Amino acid sequence: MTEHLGAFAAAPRDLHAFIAGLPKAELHVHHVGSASPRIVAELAARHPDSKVPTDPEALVDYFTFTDFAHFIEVYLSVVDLIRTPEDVRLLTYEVARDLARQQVRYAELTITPWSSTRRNIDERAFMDAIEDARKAAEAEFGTVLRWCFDIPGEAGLEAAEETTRLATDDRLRPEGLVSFGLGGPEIGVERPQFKPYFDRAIAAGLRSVPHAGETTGPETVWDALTHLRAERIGHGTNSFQDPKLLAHLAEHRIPLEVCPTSNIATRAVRSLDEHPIKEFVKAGVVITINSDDPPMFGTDLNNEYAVAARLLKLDAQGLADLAKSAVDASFLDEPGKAGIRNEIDSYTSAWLAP
Ligand SMILES: Nc1ncnc2c1ncn2[C@@H]1O[C@H](CCC(=O)c2cccc(C(=O)O)c2)[C@@H](O)[C@H]1O
Ligand SMILES: [Zn+2]
Repeated sequence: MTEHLGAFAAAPRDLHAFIAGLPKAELHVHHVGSASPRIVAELAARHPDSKVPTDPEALVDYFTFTDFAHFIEVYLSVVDLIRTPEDVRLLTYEVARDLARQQVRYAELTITPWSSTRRNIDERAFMDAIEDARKAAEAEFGTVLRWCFDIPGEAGLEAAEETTRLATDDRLRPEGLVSFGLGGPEIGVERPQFKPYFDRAIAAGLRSVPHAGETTGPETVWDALTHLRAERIGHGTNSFQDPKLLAHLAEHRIPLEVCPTSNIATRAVRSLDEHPIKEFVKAGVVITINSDDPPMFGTDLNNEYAVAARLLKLDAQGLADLAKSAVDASFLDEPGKAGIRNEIDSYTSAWLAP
C-alpha cells in the first residue's frame, strides 16, 4: 500500500464511486452496534419501556457521545432492546443486508452472546437465530458472515466463563464461529486475567482477536499479544506511543483493525487529522479498515475507506490494496480469500482501464 502514498490522482467524487463498488471484507464490526436507525427505532417501538428514541432522526442526538463510558451506556440501552430470538434473527439478517449493499463480500461480526443469554434468551435459540440469518444472508445477498464471540470484559470472569462455554461446547458452538474477542472498557479491566479463557478458546480452534489499546496505552496491546496470543488487534490505536511495539507488530505481521471514525465518536482520538493511522503505515504495520458500530458513529465501511483515502492519500489502486489487506488478514479459507482478491483485481483493472 505504501507505494501509493502521495498518488492521490482521482477526483474525490470518482474515488467515492470506486469505493462504493469495490468488493470488501469487514473484520471489526459489532452485531448490536450495526443495528440501523430503522431497526433500532422498530425495536424501540416494540418495547415502549425503553428510553431509546423511536424516531430515527432523534437517534442522531442519542448517538452523540461525551466519552467512551457514555458510548457503552447508550450501547447497552440498545442491547436491552434485543429480547427474543426473532429480534436476534432480524437484527443479524438486516446487518447482512446493509453490508451487502456496500459490496461487503465477507464480514466477521463480533457478537456478545452473554448479553443475550443473561437477558433470558435461550442459548440454543440464540445460536439457531444467528445461524439461520447467516445462511439466509449468504444465499440471498452472497455475503459470507462469520462470528467472533467476545467477552464483555467489564462484566467480569463470570461473563468470561459463560462466553467461553458458549464458544467451545460442541453441542452449542455455531458453525460460523471463527474467533474469540474481548471488548468493552479497558480501564481497570486487565487483559491477563482472561488468559485461561483465551487458552481454552484457542485450544478449541478459535482465533484470538481482543480489543486493546483503544482507550488505554500500548501496555494493553503488549498484554493482548503476550497473554491472550492475539493474532489481530481490535483498534490498537495507542500503539503509536511505543516504537518497539510498532516494530513488533510490523515484524510479526499482526494486523491492526483500525476504525477511524469510531475513535473520534468515542473521543478516544481528538480528530481524524490526529489519528495515528499514518504512523502505523510508516512503521510498516499491516492495517485493515473497519467500521466498528457504524450507525452509532454515523458512518459505514465505505465512508471509512474514504477517510483512509484522505488520511493516507490513496488512489484507487491504494484502496484496492487496502481492501486486499483485509481479505489477507481475515479468517476466511484460502479459496474464499482467492475469490475476493480476484474480484477486487478485476474490478480495479476495469475501473483503471482507459
Ligand atoms: N468500540 C468498542 N470498543 C469496545 N467494545 C465495544 C465497542 N463497540 C461495541 N463494543 C461492545 O461493547 C460490549 C460491552 C458490554 C459490556 O461491557 C457490558 C458490561 C456489563 C453488562 C453488560 C450487559 O450486556 O448486560 C455488558 C463489548 O462486549 C463489545 O462487543
Ligand atoms: Zn470494537
